[in-house]
Amino acid sequence: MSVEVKTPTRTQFEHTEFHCGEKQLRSGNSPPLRKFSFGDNKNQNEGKQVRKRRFSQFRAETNQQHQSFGFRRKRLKSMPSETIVLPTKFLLGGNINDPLNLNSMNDKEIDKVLNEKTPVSSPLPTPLHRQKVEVHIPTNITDPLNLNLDEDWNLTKGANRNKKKHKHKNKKKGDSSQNTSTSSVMSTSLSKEPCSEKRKGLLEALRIEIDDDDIAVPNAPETKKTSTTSTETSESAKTVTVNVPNADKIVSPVISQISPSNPFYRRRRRTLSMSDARPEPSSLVSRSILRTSLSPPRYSLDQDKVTPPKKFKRQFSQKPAEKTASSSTSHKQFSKKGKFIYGNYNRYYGYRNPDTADDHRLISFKKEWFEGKDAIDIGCNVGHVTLAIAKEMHPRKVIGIDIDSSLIAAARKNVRHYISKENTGSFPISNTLSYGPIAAPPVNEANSHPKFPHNVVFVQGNYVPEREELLELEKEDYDVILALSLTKWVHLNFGDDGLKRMFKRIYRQLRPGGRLILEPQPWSSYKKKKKLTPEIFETFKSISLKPEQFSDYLLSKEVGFSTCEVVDTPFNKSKGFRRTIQLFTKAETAANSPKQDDSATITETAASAPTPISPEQNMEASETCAGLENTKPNES
Ligand SMILES: C[S@@+](CC[C@H](N)C(=O)[O-])C[C@H]1O[C@@H](n2cnc3c(N)ncnc32)[C@H](O)[C@@H]1O
Repeated sequence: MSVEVKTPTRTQFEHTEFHCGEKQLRSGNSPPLRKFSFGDNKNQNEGKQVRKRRFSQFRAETNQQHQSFGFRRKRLKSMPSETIVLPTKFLLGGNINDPLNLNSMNDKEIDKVLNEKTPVSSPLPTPLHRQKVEVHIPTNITDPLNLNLDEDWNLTKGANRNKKKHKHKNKKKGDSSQNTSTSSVMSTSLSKEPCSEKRKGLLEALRIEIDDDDIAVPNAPETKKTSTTSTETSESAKTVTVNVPNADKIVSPVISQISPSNPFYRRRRRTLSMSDARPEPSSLVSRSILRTSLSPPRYSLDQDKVTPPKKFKRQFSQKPAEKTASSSTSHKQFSKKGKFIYGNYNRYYGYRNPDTADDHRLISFKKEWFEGKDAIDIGCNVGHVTLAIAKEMHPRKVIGIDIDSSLIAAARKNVRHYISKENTGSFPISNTLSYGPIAAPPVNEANSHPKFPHNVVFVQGNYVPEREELLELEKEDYDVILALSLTKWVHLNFGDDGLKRMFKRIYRQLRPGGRLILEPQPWSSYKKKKKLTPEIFETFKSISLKPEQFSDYLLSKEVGFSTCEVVDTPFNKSKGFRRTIQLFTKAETAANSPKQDDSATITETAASAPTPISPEQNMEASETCAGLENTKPNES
């Protein structure tokens, strides 16, 4: 093999020609060549090793000035310079001049002949669906990523808005310009608008996103046609047709892209366009973050220390229609939505007793009130107090009842945790960690004195009877009834009547000598919750039986308790939770029918109550019970 090279200007080659045996590649105006063979070194560095230089055919053909040929390849010592075997067989109809048969693409006929038979080694035939290749031409060839779109959009949308109606009126059949709405026509010519206009333009573009007119695009075939970009060339100006919503997808990723065909979302978008009109992208982002932060916290079981955020209250008060009187199903739904209109906070103990599992109210309770007795804890929430009583006070049975089913579910889980704790000796802790707490066994009715945790059960229900007549059905089932931080919620939701029915039910469910442990919230704390919902506000306004009157009412003929005493005002870190606990006692000989004679009952009470008090003391106690407004309330 020999190589002909024009004598280079000193160290550079101007032109090179390869003699590849069969064909000589040479540019038309090549200068005279000087021929020499490998082994000759006319270039430079005489006496040094012979070097082979290689140039691409392309470069040789374009007669390019190769100035950077400083690199050199090492000669392969073992390679003989004279024998290079060239390929003779080519696939796909190629030959030595056109190994890949690219020329066949120029001529259909040749292509047909050459590719009549698919060679075994050829790639699989192109699948039918892939044979048509859609070429998307960028809207603006000088700005394919639409970075300068503010200027364009501003122009386009500004013009479109004014022209739109006019265009529709003049719509003619067969007019090609009508294949696209005016809003989708955009001039490619970049305007030289002042910088302040840029922002305006971007805002305008964003407005398109939430505008109904633009969403109502799906006039199927025509829109489809515009969805792939097409170019229309006219004599005077070049216009590019763009489907607007598609373009918006790129512009404002913050706004979710919702199917325009769904009327619900169309409505939603309309709302957006009214309220969030022309937001800046940055404000959109922050707003979306805000929305995320407003979403309710995840449900937690027990020891969470987070106060329910106040912003929820505002959310809740937006949907008063959901509240219905006393159907437990509807209550269930209400609380499910995370609304705390019943004081059904799922993190109640987290903020009532932060940093501690101790509830100081328990210290005020006497073991003898519960030991071997049947008790019910109304509004038990997730069951902390109920479980503590069940464990520490050794009742025969204690029932926790709450209107909120999710709280009851949590309370039940808490029982299991107690069981797990109890059984850590017999079961490895890893069992609980891996599989959760073991299931709570049912309360064994046959066993008259089951031990904790078999003595506690949780049920979901609204304790407030729907009607007065239902009270007749009540039986004396309990020795102790707890109503802790409950009265306000019953009062605000069911009014004076509901609260009175609850008091009467409590009395009727107590056995003679039975006790009501009451922790009412003072009136001032009602005021903080009065606007939780419009219904609550209405009920609040109608309340005439104030908390300081509860004891009088409970001791009155209408209910029938014989005694009332202030037990304690347990300490709490938060002053608002320092509430007075009262103890009401049902006379030993009392029947469920209302009292007939006050004085007789007082005497009976004085004789038979576990902590006997004289009629005078009883009156004192009543007065003390009544003077509750002095305590400073808070929270729930
Ligand atoms: C503020 S929390 C008090 C929790 C618990 N008694 C304590 O003091 O630790 C009030 C509880 O009463 C429940 N509740 C409100 N109205 C109720 C009703 N009508 N029947 C049963 N539970 C009710 C709520 O779901 C909530 O768990």
